[in-house]
Amino acid sequence: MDVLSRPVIDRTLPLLTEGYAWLPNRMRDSSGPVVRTRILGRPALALRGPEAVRFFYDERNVHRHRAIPEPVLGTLFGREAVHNLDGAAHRARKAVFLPLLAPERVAGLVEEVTAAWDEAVPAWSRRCAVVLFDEAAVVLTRGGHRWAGVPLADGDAPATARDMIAMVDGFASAGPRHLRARGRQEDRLTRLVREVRAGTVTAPEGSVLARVCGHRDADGELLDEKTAAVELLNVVRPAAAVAWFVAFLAHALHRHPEHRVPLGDGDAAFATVFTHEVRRFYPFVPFLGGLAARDLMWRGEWVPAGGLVLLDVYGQNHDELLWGDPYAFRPRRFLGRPAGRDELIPQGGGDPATGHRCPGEGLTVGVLEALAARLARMEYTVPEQNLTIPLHRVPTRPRSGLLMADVR
Ligand code: HEM
Repeated sequence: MDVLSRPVIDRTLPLLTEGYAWLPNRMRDSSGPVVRTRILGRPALALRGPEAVRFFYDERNVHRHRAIPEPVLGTLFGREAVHNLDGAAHRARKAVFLPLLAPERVAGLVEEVTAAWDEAVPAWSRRCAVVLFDEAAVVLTRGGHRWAGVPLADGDAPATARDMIAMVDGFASAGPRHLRARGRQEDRLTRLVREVRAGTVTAPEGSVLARVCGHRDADGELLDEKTAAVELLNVVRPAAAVAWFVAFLAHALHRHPEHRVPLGDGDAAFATVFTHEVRRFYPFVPFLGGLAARDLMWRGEWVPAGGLVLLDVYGQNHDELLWGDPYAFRPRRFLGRPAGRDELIPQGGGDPATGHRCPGEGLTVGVLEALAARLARMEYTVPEQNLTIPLHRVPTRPRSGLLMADVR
């Protein structure tokens, strides 16, 4: 019998109904931090823990090409995206991003996003109430575009933000709304790439736009217009997606108001650990997937070449062995005990320079630190609303989107 059709029961349905809890539930029933299962018609091996991270990010073990299911590739990343490449092709494409998203670029994005935030707040205070998630998406879309050098008329920011959010929101359940959003944004950015190359639009020197338009891939050729547009989108879309964490910041401040004081006082070390705890505690990426490059054995469990290998991101960020009392929100757990590279993995593990780990992690942390301080200083009330965060929905967020009233 073909190994890919061995009779292990397919678990795609429980995955869809249990969401973030699916792998942690299976891990609880297993003897070690490893589970053999079957999803999407393939055998799968799910792992977690720092050693598992190193195993997962070793290209001799796990490949990405053709690993991401079509609905996710089609709506979230784009078929031509860096996420879907391996080996030399991946390293050449990743070279576009690394200098653009490096530590010295963080301040520039923080400046643009906080400026967009400060411009937006007076309008929030003129309304009875605002949904923070929606407003943060507009702020991050404006700030992200300005920083990347991608033109965006002020009046177009709300509709563009809705498209950015729809692409991320549809990653597990792509439908026409999500596909139309991607189509619109890819068309807009494809036209922009054409205009920059034709010299009718000027890309600011050193900007993300200039670099992506001028980048040559492993074959020495310029990226075709569509691929360049997809990679531009792979910067401005995740910048908008930081809105999920902004809603979680406000949720954490509402549940634990004692953290307002150090944040509002500008305690930089506390802002960093608060941000880490928000990214650890709240659910965003459930797991990451790749394909076994050869027959693989991990902790006594086996998966054949071509089977799925899943890294249990949410489970690892809530692993009792790593964090102790993992379901308690305690930012100070990171004070004096910085998180190891392969321990805290809300944006992937390993080395972003050589593997697929998110190259935007430093930017995300920088923006969240700055916005956490602004939220802590802002005056607002949190009216009666549904603040539950359903774990079966991927990606999830507080049901109300975090309604804030009387903003000052
Ligand atoms: C909400 C905040 C963010 C989250 C949760 C997030 C999460 C992730 C994850 C899980 C990956 C894949 C890791 C892997 O496959 O091993 C990734 C990759 C990536 N992220 Fe982020 N990210 C965020 C923000 C950003 C930002 C702000 C940028 C850029 C401005 C960015 C750019 C990228 C790129 C280009 C990749 C592809 C890397 C590759 O395949 O080599 N991300 N991100």
